[in-house]
Amino acid sequence: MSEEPRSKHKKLDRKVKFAVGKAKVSNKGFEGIENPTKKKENSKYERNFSRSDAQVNINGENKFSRSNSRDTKFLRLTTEKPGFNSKRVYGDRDINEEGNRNKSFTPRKGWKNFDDDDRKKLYGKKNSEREGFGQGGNTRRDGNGDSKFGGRSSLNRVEGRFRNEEGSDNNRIREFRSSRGDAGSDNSSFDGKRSSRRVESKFRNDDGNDNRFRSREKPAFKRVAVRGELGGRSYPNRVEGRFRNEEDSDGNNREFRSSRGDVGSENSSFRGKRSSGRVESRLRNDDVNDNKLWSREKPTFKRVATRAEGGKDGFKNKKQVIEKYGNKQQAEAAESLQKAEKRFLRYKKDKENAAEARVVKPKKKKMGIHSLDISNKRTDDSVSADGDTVEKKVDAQKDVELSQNAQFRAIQPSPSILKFVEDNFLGRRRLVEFQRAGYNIELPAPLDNVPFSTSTERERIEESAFRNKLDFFAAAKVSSSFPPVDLPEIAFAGRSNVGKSSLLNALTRQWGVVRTSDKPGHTQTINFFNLGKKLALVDLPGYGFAYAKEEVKDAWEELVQEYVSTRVGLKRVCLLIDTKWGMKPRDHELIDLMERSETNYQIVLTKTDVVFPIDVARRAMQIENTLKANKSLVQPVMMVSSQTGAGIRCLRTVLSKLSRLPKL
Ligand SMILES: Nc1nc2c(ncn2[C@@H]2O[C@H](COP(=O)(O)OP(=O)(O)OP(=O)(O)O)[C@@H](O)[C@H]2O)c(=O)[nH]1
Ligand SMILES: [Mg+2]
Repeated sequence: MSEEPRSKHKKLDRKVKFAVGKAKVSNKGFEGIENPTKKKENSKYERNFSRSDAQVNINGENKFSRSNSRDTKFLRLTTEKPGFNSKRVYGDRDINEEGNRNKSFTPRKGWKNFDDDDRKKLYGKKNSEREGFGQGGNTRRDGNGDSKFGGRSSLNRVEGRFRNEEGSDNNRIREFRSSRGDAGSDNSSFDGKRSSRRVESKFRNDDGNDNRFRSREKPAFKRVAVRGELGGRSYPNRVEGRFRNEEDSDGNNREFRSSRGDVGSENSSFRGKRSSGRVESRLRNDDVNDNKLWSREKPTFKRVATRAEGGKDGFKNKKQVIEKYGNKQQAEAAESLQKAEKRFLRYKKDKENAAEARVVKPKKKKMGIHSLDISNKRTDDSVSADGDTVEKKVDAQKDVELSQNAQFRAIQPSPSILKFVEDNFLGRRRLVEFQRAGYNIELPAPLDNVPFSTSTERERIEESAFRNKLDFFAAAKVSSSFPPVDLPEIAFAGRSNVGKSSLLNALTRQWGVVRTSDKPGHTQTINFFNLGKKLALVDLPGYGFAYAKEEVKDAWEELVQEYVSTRVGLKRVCLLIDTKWGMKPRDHELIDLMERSETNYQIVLTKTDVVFPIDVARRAMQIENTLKANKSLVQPVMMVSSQTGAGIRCLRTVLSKLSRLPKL
């Protein structure tokens, strides 16, 4: 490494690199340039990027030339050869003796300046003398025609020109550089191209003399085709398409390179190709002179057959598939059939295996005793220790459940209970039974009526207390907000969703006064209702399972317990039990509390309509047996259904005895 500072070296390098001439370097370092030459004026770089200068050199190095002279554009066109890599320069248009342009478009090797004399030959005038011209290259050029393409924009450029020549409307020259998403011409040609490198499209249509259309995009304006134009695929290299109309016929002489999936022309030619390298297809159809169709593929092009074409089946081309299957649909159908057959075989095999597995019992783990193990364990060789214990646990649980059910079924209800159940049509019954018994099944809770009543309406409630209007007068969340004791109170307690609120409505036949819900935990406060001046009915929040937080549920339970154990005016607590489920530990807790506080309570079985009549009787018998030693329990166990109205009248009769006696 040298001792020179690094920065100095850098400076030196730059100087030597960019100075034109011979660098003078001595031991001291850089000392200047010998015979410095002047920078060439009008260098190649400058010339090629000159916007005003349309000159292009012979070697076709004018790739980036952006001349603003529209005349030169028409006459000299740089484009790519079909081979894509080399450049080709088209020469001037031939001018015939009459001063008109020839139809043909001859590429020339040489280059000729198109000067004012040529213009005069072509148009009869110099540019400066012509109307609408010579006002600067980048001005809007839409002043002349009917269609306007909106001049230029910097990035995506749309340029259109209509030029009337020789007084004829049809003879016009167009240059259209289309931006993304627009269609190139009126001829319904899909001219969109898409390429990661470069997009180029040309349209040339010589009708007679000079109806031409060319579209060209330079690298600066990468045109990306919309999906609708080219099937929305991108290709790593490039897609190129050309329409070229020569001769007199429309839509002939076409060259079209399309990407996969698009339709080439009105001639319904479809030559989509797919390749990782490049996509190329051409259709050329000259009606008059030469009707040629050719396609060319580069060696890199490797076409992969699609599934439907039989690529997976090993067919080399579509022809082979069609030979075998007739057509594409048949090929697809055959493939799917094959798949279905395979699936079916697999399914059959699985089924057989499953059947075998069922027959052959799983091998049981054998446990041996270690020779040094002195513990006095008994091991069962046939059953694993873990599995054994689990199985035994499950069995034990089942035994308990079974025994509970068996015990329940073994209950023999007393004749009085059975008679009560039968007389009140308790339990699940068919409507026809109610009809036969003389009840009007069109009424809600039909059993809460007098049988064989001649009135179309319901008979009035026998107990006067329950004929009063049910009025809500207080709700308490805490014990301090309990209303003063004024009337004898009957409270309805029980688990959530057991049917407390429904029973209040059913007893008073005032459906809708107390709100009910099928969602457990609906009633959340102690609600006080009075029935005239005779009785107060209290709806308590349920305990046990409810859609509420644990702490909230605990608070309700505490409130209920406080009310039940401390309320002075409380004459009776109707403890509601779901007939289907029977008594639960929480119910026993409350019973114990009421026993301790000497609160009178009566068991009321609810929802009797969901179980068989015999089970209603069994449940009543079971509860009577369980609680027969309890002192505060009021007999008998009541059985009701708010839905059918069964047992409601009896309950009314029982409860009405608690109402305040009329003052003498
Ligand atoms: N089949 C049938 N369903 C009933 C009966 N009584 C009440 N239900 C239904 O049981 C559900 C609960 O009724 P509620 O009266 O709201 O029960 P609750 O005890 O007040 O419930 P909480 O207020 O949450 O404690 C409702 O969907 C009622 O329709 C009955 O006798 N038979
Ligand atoms: Mg309720």
